[in-house]
Amino acid sequence: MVRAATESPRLDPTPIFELFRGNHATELLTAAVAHLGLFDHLARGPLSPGALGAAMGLADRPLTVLVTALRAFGLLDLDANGRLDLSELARGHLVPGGEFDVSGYIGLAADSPGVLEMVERLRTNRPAGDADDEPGAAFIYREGIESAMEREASARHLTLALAGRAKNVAPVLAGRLSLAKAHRLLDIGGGTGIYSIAWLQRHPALRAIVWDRPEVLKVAHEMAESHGVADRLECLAGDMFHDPVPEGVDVILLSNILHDWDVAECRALIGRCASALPPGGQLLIHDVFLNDTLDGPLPIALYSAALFRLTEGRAYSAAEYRGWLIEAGLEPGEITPTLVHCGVLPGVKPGTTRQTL
Ligand SMILES: C[S@@+](CC[C@H](N)C(=O)[O-])C[C@H]1O[C@@H](n2cnc3c(N)ncnc32)[C@H](O)[C@@H]1O
Repeated sequence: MVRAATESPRLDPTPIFELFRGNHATELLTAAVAHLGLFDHLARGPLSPGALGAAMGLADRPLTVLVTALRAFGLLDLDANGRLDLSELARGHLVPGGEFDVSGYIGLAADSPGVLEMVERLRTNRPAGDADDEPGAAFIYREGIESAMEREASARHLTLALAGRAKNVAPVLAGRLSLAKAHRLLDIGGGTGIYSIAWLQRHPALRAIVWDRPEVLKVAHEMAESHGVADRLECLAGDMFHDPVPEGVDVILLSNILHDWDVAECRALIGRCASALPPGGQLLIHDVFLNDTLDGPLPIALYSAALFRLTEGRAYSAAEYRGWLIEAGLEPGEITPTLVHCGVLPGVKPGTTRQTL
C-alpha cells in the first residue's frame, strides 16, 4: 500500500517537544551560576556582550546561546547602551552573598552529567561526539569533523529519529505553501525526503532531488518507494558545501539545515543556493526563528541550546536570515508558520523568467 505524506496530525505535538527540551533550562542556568560565575561578573556592573564573553572565556556562539536563554528566562536585561545587566530578579536572588541568594540551591545540580556536558560544550564551542575517541557529530558533515552521518547504523538511526518530527510537519508545510507552479525542487540535506514527498504527492507534475550524504539517502530511497514517488524523486549524494549545486531547479528547500551551522557556513550556503537559482526562483528557509532582539521565545531559546550542544549551529532570528538572504541578492518574503515552532521564510531571486509559486 502506498503511504500518504499529505495528512496533517489531528493534534499538535508541540507541547511534547517543549517538555523534551526543558532540561536545557536547568543546564544553562546551573552552568551560569555554578561554573561560569556570570551573575558575579555582572554584579559589578553592566558589561558589553563581548566583555562578558571574555570574562567567562566563551566564544561568540556559546555566549549568544547562553545570553539568549538567560534573557528569555527574565534574568538578564539589555541597557540603553547595549550592555548586559542583571534583571531585578537576578540581582535579588542570584548574586552570591545576597540576603535572598539561591545560587547554592541551584548549585545542587552543578555536577549532574547534563550540566557538566553543557559546560564542556560552552567552553570548547565544539559539538558532542566529534572528538577523536567519539562516535561522530550528529546531523552535520563537513571536511575536518567526525560525522555520525557517514556510518550506516548511526545515519539511519538519526535520520529516522528526525522523521518523527518531519512526518508531523511536512503535510502542514506542503498544505500551506503550494508548489503548483514549480518544476523541480532541490531539498538540500533532505534526510528521509519526507518534505519533498509531501509536495510530490500534492503536485503530480513536480520533480525533486534530495541532496544528502550517501548513508542517509538509503533511508530516503526507501521512503520514496513506500510513498510511491520514486520515479520523480532523485536521491543525489554530495557535500552541500563543496559539490556543485544541482542545476535546473527552481525551488530550493533548506529545512532545519541552517540551524546546524555557524554564521559563516550559513552565509556561504545561502550564497551557493542563490547563485544556483534562476531569476524568479525561490529559496525556502524552513526553520525556527528567535525574536529579532535575541531574547526569546523561551521554547526556541531552549531548542537553540539543544542545537548548540549537538551541532555547529544555534537558532537564528528572522532578521539574521533576512540579512543573509539580502546579502545573497534574494528578496525576503513573509514567514508562514508550520508546526512545532517552525515556519517557512522565502527568498526570491529577482527577475521574471519563471514563476515558481
Ligand atoms: C537536521 S537534518 C535535517 C533533515 C530534514 N531536512 C528535516 O528538516 O528534517 C540535517 C541533514 O543535513 C544533512 N547534511 C549534513 N551535512 C551535509 C553536507 N555537508 N552535505 C549534504 N548533506 C548534509 C544530514 O545528513 C541531515 O540529513
